[in-house]
Amino acid sequence: MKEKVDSPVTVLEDYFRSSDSESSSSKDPSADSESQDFSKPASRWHGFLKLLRSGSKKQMNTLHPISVLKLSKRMSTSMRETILPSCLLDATASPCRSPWKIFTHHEILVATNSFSQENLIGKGGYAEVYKGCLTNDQLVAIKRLTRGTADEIIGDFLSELGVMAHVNHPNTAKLVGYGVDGGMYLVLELSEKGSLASVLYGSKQKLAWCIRHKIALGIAKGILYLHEGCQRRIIHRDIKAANILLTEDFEPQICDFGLAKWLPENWTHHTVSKFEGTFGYLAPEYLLHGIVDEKTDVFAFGVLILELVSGRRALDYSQQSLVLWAKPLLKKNDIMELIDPSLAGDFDSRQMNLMLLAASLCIQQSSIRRPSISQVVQLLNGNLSCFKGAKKTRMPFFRRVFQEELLDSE
Ligand SMILES: Nc1ncnc2c1ncn2[C@@H]1O[C@H](COP(=O)(O)OP(=O)(O)OP(=O)(O)O)[C@@H](O)[C@H]1O
Repeated sequence: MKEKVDSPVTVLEDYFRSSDSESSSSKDPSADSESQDFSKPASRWHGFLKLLRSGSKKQMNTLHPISVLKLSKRMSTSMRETILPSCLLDATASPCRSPWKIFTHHEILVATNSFSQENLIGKGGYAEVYKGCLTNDQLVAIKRLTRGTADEIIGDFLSELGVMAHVNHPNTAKLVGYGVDGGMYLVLELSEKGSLASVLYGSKQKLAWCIRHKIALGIAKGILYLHEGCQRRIIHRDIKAANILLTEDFEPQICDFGLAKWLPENWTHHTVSKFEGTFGYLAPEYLLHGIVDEKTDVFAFGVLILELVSGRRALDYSQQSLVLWAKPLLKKNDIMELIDPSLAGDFDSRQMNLMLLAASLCIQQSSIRRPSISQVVQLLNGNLSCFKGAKKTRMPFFRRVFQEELLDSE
């Protein structure tokens, strides 16, 4: 077990601890004239912010590879590879432009109409999200980090930026740019439909079954990419309906990487001492012992499937847990009781069986018994070959679906 995680924040902390003396002895007079606490030299992120900000001071549209090179030269190879997104590292090799725009405070204010209340589209525990319109008419979502001291906000910002700049998949949210003046801002492509939570619970128009199935499969593919497909092993740690954005054609995109952790290849898991996440989605081993690994996300994904099937919240207004409500029904094979009545029986029963099978495997108490997300993707696609062992289970629902599926495939 390891206590210290290989994350953008800890890596940067180490880096700036060693370079703090240097930055405070050569005090930048312009830093004090910047807005509020974010630019104070005392901040342990001062050097890094100076570097990020220098791009905008030189009126560059994007983070210039030379700035990245200046930073990366002072890092060890492992630090450099951990903190810097691969595209920036590539940018240091060839002088191409990085794809993110650096926004000035003025540009952020203009885009959001000075953070007007009518542009407020989301509020979480860490941030407020505003709709914005850029000068080229592109619609964006501007996430303004708000929780904690200036130092904590900058740490959270760098951590999320580090992960967002690293991921690139149709089922993950898209970063347009960022701003570090007058606050910490992440600028994302706007999802006009909003989050899955708002569509599932806040809209009168009910989601058709085929869309629910498409959303489940898309989220599973997005998690598969984070766990196995991108350069580093990323555990999202906060998979939930409010953190799934929907594109115009209901393609789901995983967002909010504020709690995401990077796990080195050779670690079985990571242990956290600070409890973060969302009740209703938390795996038992995380809740009890702070253990984080891929199965943390698999459990939360199981809860999401139950939400899509039942139309019920992970934790309802009386704090009743969806998992605790659904488990006995799955055990009794009482499937009709689980299904959202608003579907009025209009669903593909094979897909329904597969979704419920996936949910019941993902929400198992024991993390070892939960499938990997790649197995879940196979299952949702109707391929049960990797689950042969599970047919011996005592759960009648499992047995019935396995028998039906095996007969089908034979
Ligand atoms: N790109 C986007 N397009 C549209 N809406 C968005 C976008 N990004 C975020 N939102 C909305 O803002 C809400 C809050 O965003 P986000 O989850 O990133 O904030 P947070 O403070 O980190 O949340 P949490 O408390 O869950 O950690 C989302 O649930 C969603 O409704």
